[in-house]
Amino acid sequence: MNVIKIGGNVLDNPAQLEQFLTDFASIQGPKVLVHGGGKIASELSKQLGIEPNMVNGRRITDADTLRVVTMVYGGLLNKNLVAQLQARGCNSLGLTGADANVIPAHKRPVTDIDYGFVGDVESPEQVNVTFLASLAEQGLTPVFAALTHDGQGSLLNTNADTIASTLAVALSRQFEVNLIYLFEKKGVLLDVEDDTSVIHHLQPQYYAELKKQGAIFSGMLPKLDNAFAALQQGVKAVIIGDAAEIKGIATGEKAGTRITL
Ligand SMILES: Nc1ncnc2c1ncn2[C@@H]1O[C@H](COP(=O)(O)OP(=O)(O)O)[C@@H](O)[C@H]1O
Ligand SMILES: CC(=O)N[C@@H](CCC(=O)OP(=O)(O)O)C(=O)O
Repeated sequence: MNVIKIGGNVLDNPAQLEQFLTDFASIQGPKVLVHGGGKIASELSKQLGIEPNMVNGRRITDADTLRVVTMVYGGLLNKNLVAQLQARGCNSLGLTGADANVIPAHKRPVTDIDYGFVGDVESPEQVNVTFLASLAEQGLTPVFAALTHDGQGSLLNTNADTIASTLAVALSRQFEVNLIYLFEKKGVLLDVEDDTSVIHHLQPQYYAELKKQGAIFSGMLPKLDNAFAALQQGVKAVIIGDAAEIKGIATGEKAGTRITL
Protein backbone atom coordinates (compact mmCIF):
# COMPACT_ATOMS: atom_id res chain seq x y z
CA MET A 1 0.00 0.00 0.00
CA ASN A 2 1.35 3.43 -0.93
CA VAL A 3 0.35 6.45 1.17
CA ILE A 4 1.27 9.48 -0.92
CA LYS A 5 1.20 13.08 0.26
CA ILE A 6 1.29 15.94 -2.21
CA GLY A 7 2.34 19.40 -1.08
CA GLY A 8 0.89 22.83 -1.67
CA ASN A 9 3.30 24.15 -4.29
CA VAL A 10 2.46 21.32 -6.71
CA LEU A 11 -1.27 21.75 -6.10
CA ASP A 12 -0.87 25.40 -7.07
CA ASN A 13 0.80 24.58 -10.42
CA PRO A 14 -1.82 23.24 -12.91
CA ALA A 15 0.70 21.68 -15.35
CA GLN A 16 2.66 19.89 -12.59
CA LEU A 17 -0.57 18.81 -10.90
CA GLU A 18 -2.05 17.31 -14.08
CA GLN A 19 1.09 15.31 -14.77
CA PHE A 20 1.22 14.16 -11.16
CA LEU A 21 -2.42 12.99 -11.24
CA THR A 22 -1.87 11.08 -14.50
CA ASP A 23 1.14 9.33 -12.94
CA PHE A 24 -0.68 8.73 -9.63
CA ALA A 25 -3.68 7.18 -11.43
CA SER A 26 -1.34 4.72 -13.19
CA ILE A 27 0.20 3.36 -9.96
CA GLN A 28 -0.95 -0.21 -9.41
CA GLY A 29 -2.28 -1.61 -6.14
CA PRO A 30 -4.01 0.01 -3.16
CA LYS A 31 -3.08 3.64 -2.53
CA VAL A 32 -4.13 6.66 -0.50
CA LEU A 33 -3.65 10.30 -1.50
CA VAL A 34 -3.27 13.03 1.14
CA HIS A 35 -3.17 16.64 0.04
CA GLY A 36 -2.14 19.90 1.64
CA GLY A 37 -3.00 23.23 0.13
CA GLY A 38 -1.56 25.71 2.58
CA LYS A 39 -0.39 28.03 -0.18
CA ILE A 40 -3.85 28.27 -1.79
CA ALA A 41 -5.53 28.77 1.60
CA SER A 42 -3.13 31.64 2.31
CA GLU A 43 -3.91 33.27 -1.03
CA LEU A 44 -7.69 33.06 -0.54
CA SER A 45 -7.36 34.23 3.05
CA LYS A 46 -5.57 37.38 1.89
CA GLN A 47 -8.22 38.02 -0.78
CA LEU A 48 -10.85 37.84 1.99
CA GLY A 49 -8.89 40.25 4.16
CA ILE A 50 -7.77 37.62 6.70
CA GLU A 51 -3.99 37.83 7.12
CA PRO A 52 -2.46 34.29 7.36
CA ASN A 53 -0.46 33.66 10.52
CA MET A 54 1.94 30.69 10.64
CA VAL A 55 3.80 29.70 13.82
CA ASN A 56 6.25 26.75 13.85
CA GLY A 57 4.93 25.62 10.46
CA ARG A 58 1.34 25.52 11.72
CA ARG A 59 -1.46 27.92 10.77
CA ILE A 60 -3.08 29.84 13.62
CA THR A 61 -6.69 28.95 12.83
CA ASP A 62 -9.36 31.30 14.20
CA ALA A 63 -13.05 30.78 13.38
CA ASP A 64 -12.86 32.72 10.10
CA THR A 65 -9.69 30.89 9.03
CA LEU A 66 -11.36 27.56 9.82
CA ARG A 67 -14.12 28.51 7.37
CA VAL A 68 -11.51 29.32 4.72
CA VAL A 69 -9.52 26.08 5.13
CA THR A 70 -12.72 24.01 5.21
CA MET A 71 -13.75 25.54 1.89
CA VAL A 72 -10.30 25.28 0.30
CA TYR A 73 -9.13 21.86 1.56
CA GLY A 74 -12.46 20.04 2.02
CA GLY A 75 -14.19 21.62 -0.98
CA LEU A 76 -12.25 23.26 -3.77
CA LEU A 77 -9.10 21.11 -3.70
CA ASN A 78 -10.48 17.78 -2.48
CA LYS A 79 -13.42 17.65 -4.89
CA ASN A 80 -11.40 18.85 -7.88
CA LEU A 81 -8.72 16.23 -7.20
CA VAL A 82 -11.40 13.53 -7.13
CA ALA A 83 -12.94 14.80 -10.39
CA GLN A 84 -9.53 14.86 -12.06
CA LEU A 85 -8.72 11.34 -10.84
CA GLN A 86 -12.09 10.07 -12.12
CA ALA A 87 -11.19 11.53 -15.52
CA ARG A 88 -8.09 9.34 -15.41
CA GLY A 89 -9.94 6.15 -14.53
CA CYS A 90 -8.92 6.20 -10.86
CA ASN A 91 -12.07 5.63 -8.81
CA SER A 92 -11.51 7.85 -5.81
CA LEU A 93 -13.45 9.08 -2.79
CA GLY A 94 -12.80 12.47 -1.18
CA LEU A 95 -12.66 12.44 2.61
CA THR A 96 -11.77 14.45 5.68
CA GLY A 97 -10.79 12.81 8.97
CA ALA A 98 -14.39 13.34 10.13
CA ASP A 99 -15.88 11.11 7.43
CA ALA A 100 -16.44 7.57 8.74
CA ASN A 101 -14.64 8.87 11.85
CA VAL A 102 -11.39 7.86 10.12
CA ILE A 103 -9.11 10.22 12.08
CA PRO A 104 -10.29 11.19 15.59
CA ALA A 105 -8.46 14.26 16.89
CA HIS A 106 -8.60 16.92 19.58
CA LYS A 107 -8.05 20.65 19.57
CA ARG A 108 -4.42 21.45 20.27
CA PRO A 109 -4.20 22.56 23.94
CA VAL A 110 -3.35 26.21 24.54
CA THR A 111 0.16 26.66 25.96
CA ASP A 112 2.14 29.83 25.35
CA ILE A 113 0.60 29.76 21.85
CA ASP A 114 -3.11 29.42 21.06
CA TYR A 115 -3.32 27.74 17.63
CA GLY A 116 -7.11 27.97 17.62
CA PHE A 117 -8.95 25.27 15.66
CA VAL A 118 -5.88 23.14 14.97
CA GLY A 119 -6.14 19.39 15.44
CA ASP A 120 -3.70 16.91 16.96
CA VAL A 121 -4.61 13.36 16.00
CA GLU A 122 -5.53 11.08 18.94
CA SER A 123 -3.30 8.17 17.91
CA PRO A 124 -2.87 5.86 14.94
CA GLU A 125 -4.59 3.07 16.95
CA GLN A 126 -7.83 5.03 16.75
CA VAL A 127 -7.82 5.38 12.98
CA ASN A 128 -10.70 3.52 11.30
CA VAL A 129 -8.53 1.02 9.41
CA THR A 130 -11.47 -1.36 8.85
CA PHE A 131 -13.17 1.28 6.72
CA LEU A 132 -9.99 2.05 4.77
CA ALA A 133 -9.36 -1.66 4.15
CA SER A 134 -12.92 -2.03 2.84
CA LEU A 135 -12.32 0.84 0.39
CA ALA A 136 -9.12 -0.85 -0.79
CA GLU A 137 -11.02 -4.10 -1.28
CA GLN A 138 -13.50 -2.26 -3.52
CA GLY A 139 -10.69 -0.71 -5.53
CA LEU A 140 -11.51 2.79 -4.24
CA THR A 141 -8.73 5.31 -3.63
CA PRO A 142 -9.34 7.64 -0.67
CA VAL A 143 -8.25 11.27 -1.12
CA PHE A 144 -7.76 13.00 2.24
CA ALA A 145 -7.99 16.72 2.93
CA ALA A 146 -6.01 18.22 5.82
CA LEU A 147 -9.00 18.31 8.18
CA THR A 148 -9.92 16.25 11.23
CA HIS A 149 -12.69 16.62 13.84
CA ASP A 150 -12.95 16.89 17.59
CA GLY A 151 -15.93 14.56 18.18
CA GLN A 152 -17.95 17.55 19.40
CA GLY A 153 -19.06 18.99 16.12
CA SER A 154 -16.07 21.02 15.06
CA LEU A 155 -13.68 20.44 12.21
CA LEU A 156 -10.00 21.04 12.96
CA ASN A 157 -7.23 22.19 10.63
CA THR A 158 -4.51 19.53 10.70
CA ASN A 159 -1.08 19.46 9.08
CA ALA A 160 -1.24 17.27 5.97
CA ASP A 161 2.17 15.64 6.63
CA THR A 162 0.87 14.49 10.03
CA ILE A 163 -2.33 13.10 8.48
CA ALA A 164 -0.23 11.12 5.99
CA SER A 165 2.09 9.65 8.65
CA THR A 166 -0.84 8.81 10.96
CA LEU A 167 -2.67 6.97 8.17
CA ALA A 168 0.55 5.19 7.14
CA VAL A 169 1.22 3.98 10.70
CA ALA A 170 -2.39 2.87 11.18
CA LEU A 171 -2.51 1.02 7.85
CA SER A 172 0.74 -0.78 8.75
CA ARG A 173 -1.37 -2.99 11.05
CA GLN A 174 -2.84 -4.64 7.95
CA PHE A 175 -0.61 -3.72 5.00
CA GLU A 176 3.05 -3.21 4.12
CA VAL A 177 3.07 0.56 3.77
CA ASN A 178 5.34 2.94 1.88
CA LEU A 179 4.92 6.56 2.95
CA ILE A 180 5.89 8.94 0.14
CA TYR A 181 6.12 12.70 0.65
CA LEU A 182 6.12 14.53 -2.68
CA PHE A 183 6.85 18.17 -3.28
CA GLU A 184 8.51 20.44 -5.86
CA LYS A 185 12.14 19.56 -5.12
CA LYS A 186 14.20 16.44 -5.92
CA GLY A 187 14.31 15.34 -2.29
CA VAL A 188 15.96 16.54 0.90
CA LEU A 189 18.82 18.70 -0.36
CA LEU A 190 22.20 19.47 1.14
CA ASP A 191 21.86 22.95 -0.33
CA VAL A 192 18.21 23.92 -0.72
CA GLU A 193 19.10 26.09 -3.76
CA ASP A 194 20.87 23.23 -5.58
CA ASP A 195 18.65 20.48 -7.01
CA THR A 196 21.69 18.31 -7.74
CA SER A 197 22.56 18.06 -4.02
CA VAL A 198 20.00 15.36 -3.14
CA ILE A 199 20.76 13.42 0.04
CA HIS A 200 20.00 9.84 -1.00
CA HIS A 201 19.91 8.37 2.53
CA LEU A 202 19.05 10.24 5.68
CA GLN A 203 19.22 8.74 9.15
CA PRO A 204 18.63 10.42 12.55
CA GLN A 205 22.25 11.29 13.35
CA TYR A 206 22.89 12.95 9.97
CA TYR A 207 19.52 14.73 10.28
CA ALA A 208 20.57 16.16 13.67
CA GLU A 209 23.85 17.43 12.16
CA LEU A 210 22.17 19.04 9.15
CA LYS A 211 19.55 20.65 11.37
CA LYS A 212 22.29 22.13 13.54
CA GLN A 213 24.10 23.47 10.47
CA GLY A 214 20.86 25.07 9.26
CA ALA A 215 20.83 23.03 6.01
CA ILE A 216 17.38 21.65 6.90
CA PHE A 217 14.76 24.13 8.10
CA SER A 218 11.13 25.32 8.08
CA GLY A 219 8.54 22.95 6.53
CA MET A 220 11.14 20.19 6.10
CA LEU A 221 11.56 19.82 9.88
CA PRO A 222 8.03 18.61 10.74
CA LYS A 223 8.05 16.49 7.56
CA LEU A 224 11.19 14.66 8.71
CA ASP A 225 10.00 14.37 12.31
CA ASN A 226 6.83 12.71 10.96
CA ALA A 227 8.95 10.49 8.70
CA PHE A 228 11.16 9.13 11.51
CA ALA A 229 8.14 8.66 13.79
CA ALA A 230 6.38 6.66 11.06
CA LEU A 231 9.36 4.30 10.65
CA GLN A 232 9.56 3.79 14.41
CA GLN A 233 5.90 2.76 14.37
CA GLY A 234 6.04 0.10 11.69
CA VAL A 235 5.89 1.87 8.32
CA LYS A 236 8.08 -0.14 5.93
CA ALA A 237 9.70 2.71 3.97
CA VAL A 238 9.57 6.50 3.87
CA ILE A 239 10.69 8.49 0.83
CA ILE A 240 10.76 12.23 0.23
CA GLY A 241 10.95 13.20 -3.42
CA ASP A 242 9.85 15.13 -6.47
CA ALA A 243 6.19 14.88 -7.51
CA ALA A 244 7.41 14.65 -11.12
CA GLU A 245 9.20 11.39 -10.23
CA ILE A 246 6.31 9.63 -8.52
CA LYS A 247 6.22 6.72 -10.98
CA GLY A 248 9.87 5.81 -10.43
CA ILE A 249 9.59 6.35 -6.68
CA ALA A 250 6.52 4.09 -6.39
CA THR A 251 8.23 1.28 -8.32
CA GLY A 252 11.46 1.70 -6.36
CA GLU A 253 13.55 2.70 -9.42
CA LYS A 254 14.17 6.32 -8.46
CA ALA A 255 14.54 7.19 -4.83
CA GLY A 256 14.67 10.88 -3.98
CA THR A 257 15.64 10.75 -0.28
CA ARG A 258 15.17 7.47 1.55
CA ILE A 259 14.66 7.95 5.29
CA THR A 260 16.08 5.22 7.51
CA LEU A 261 16.49 4.63 11.25
N1 LIG B 1 17.30 20.67 3.06
C1 LIG B 1 16.13 20.92 2.45
N2 LIG B 1 15.81 20.28 1.30
C2 LIG B 1 14.66 20.54 0.67
N3 LIG B 1 13.74 21.43 1.11
C3 LIG B 1 13.97 22.08 2.25
C4 LIG B 1 15.18 21.86 2.98
N4 LIG B 1 15.17 22.63 4.08
C5 LIG B 1 14.04 23.32 4.04
N5 LIG B 1 13.30 23.03 2.96
C6 LIG B 1 12.02 23.65 2.65
O1 LIG B 1 10.98 22.77 2.97
C7 LIG B 1 9.92 22.98 2.03
C8 LIG B 1 9.01 21.78 2.05
O2 LIG B 1 8.22 21.81 3.19
P1 LIG B 1 6.71 22.36 3.12
O3 LIG B 1 6.72 23.78 2.71
O4 LIG B 1 6.04 21.99 4.38
O5 LIG B 1 6.25 21.50 1.89
P2 LIG B 1 4.91 20.88 1.38
O6 LIG B 1 4.54 21.70 0.22
O7 LIG B 1 5.32 19.51 0.99
O8 LIG B 1 3.95 20.88 2.51
C9 LIG B 1 10.62 23.23 0.73
O9 LIG B 1 9.82 23.93 -0.18
C10 LIG B 1 11.87 24.00 1.18
O10 LIG B 1 11.65 25.38 1.10
C1 LIG C 1 -2.50 23.29 11.11
C2 LIG C 1 -1.91 23.56 9.76
O1 LIG C 1 -0.93 24.25 9.66
N1 LIG C 1 -2.50 23.00 8.72
C3 LIG C 1 -2.04 23.17 7.38
C4 LIG C 1 -2.83 22.21 6.52
C5 LIG C 1 -2.46 22.27 5.06
C6 LIG C 1 -1.10 21.73 4.77
O2 LIG C 1 -0.48 21.01 5.55
O3 LIG C 1 -0.66 22.09 3.51
P1 LIG C 1 0.77 21.87 2.87
O4 LIG C 1 1.09 20.41 2.95
O5 LIG C 1 0.54 22.32 1.47
O6 LIG C 1 1.76 22.73 3.62
C7 LIG C 1 -2.26 24.63 6.91
O7 LIG C 1 -3.35 25.15 7.07
O8 LIG C 1 -1.34 25.16 6.26
